[in-house]
Amino acid sequence: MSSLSGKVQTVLGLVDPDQLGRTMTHEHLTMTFECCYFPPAPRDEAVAADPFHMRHLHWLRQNPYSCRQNLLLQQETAAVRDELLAYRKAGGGAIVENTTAGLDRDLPTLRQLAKDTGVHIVAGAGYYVDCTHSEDTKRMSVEQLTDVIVAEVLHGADGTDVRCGVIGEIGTGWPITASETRVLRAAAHAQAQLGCPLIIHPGRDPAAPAAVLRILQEAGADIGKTVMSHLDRTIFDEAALLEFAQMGSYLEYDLFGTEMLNYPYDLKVDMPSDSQRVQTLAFLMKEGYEDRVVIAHDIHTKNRLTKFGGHGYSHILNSIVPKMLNRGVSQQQVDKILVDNPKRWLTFK
Ligand SMILES: CCC(=O)NCCS(=O)(=O)O
Repeated sequence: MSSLSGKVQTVLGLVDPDQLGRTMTHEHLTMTFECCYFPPAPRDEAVAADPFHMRHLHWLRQNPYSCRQNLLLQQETAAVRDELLAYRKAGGGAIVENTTAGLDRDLPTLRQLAKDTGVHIVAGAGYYVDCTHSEDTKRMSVEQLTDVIVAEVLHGADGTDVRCGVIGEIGTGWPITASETRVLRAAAHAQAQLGCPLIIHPGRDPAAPAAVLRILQEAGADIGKTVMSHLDRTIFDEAALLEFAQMGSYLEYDLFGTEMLNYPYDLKVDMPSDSQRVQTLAFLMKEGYEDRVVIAHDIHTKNRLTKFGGHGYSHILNSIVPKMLNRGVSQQQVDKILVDNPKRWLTFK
């Protein structure tokens, strides 16, 4: 048994799991999403170059990835600090900050935000998707990658002494690349050594989440201690969702607040509305998955902060929970989704 066993590791150190309270399991507080810039249509270039005006709010919500300034969340730490204070007032206790290597992870800022706001922040170890892997990362063996991830949890990451408390979000695309496969195997080996939580960003294909879990399973991961993110833009068919759910990971709906007509990374996808997300949660409750569901907003662009007319980190607590209760999800199930499931997942074995 390690010294981490039975504890949750935040950027300020180990805490008792009961201290977390309501927890968003997938957020970003400081990062850049430049890797996923999507050029605007020629007619929109002028708006994209100067987007932060009331008259452009609708365009920005519909085209968040087509504006370079909007992808630089790391420029908004003061606004994020205010939002975390509001999150605490709204009843929030903890946030899992999933920024991994490739997204400009900034652990000293996370530590300062935790000190300033009293929100428990759990940082992520490991690597994002292939296009962000450095040449060095692509050359590393599974064993070398495992050593890096383990060190990020046990000793600190990016040359700091800030320790990560979760592996991920580990990024994968579709199809899964060779480099992503090595990182997945390393994440599985590190998880097996440490008994720690793991979280996955799957590629944009309904087959992607199961394909990732199969790679992890073969490499010895604990699927019951693994969160599959972004299911809201990945699996749409109810039967397919139930088949995936049987594999045993946590099921994460983490794009609450995102409503867009055309999802630029895959135009075949109809991004659900928040009402449809709540319907899916109610469906999973009815099917008996109340111990397996976790939720969040995955804020990763500026426009989703309240400073820019967005919904902020308190949207689920303020608006989605009442809607869940109104749609047949019980208070006990809400508490499982927001408190018990995150706590169980985040506690080291
Ligand atoms: C870094 C944040 C992230 O990966 N968010 C998911 C965006 S999407 O793949 O659902 O479009």
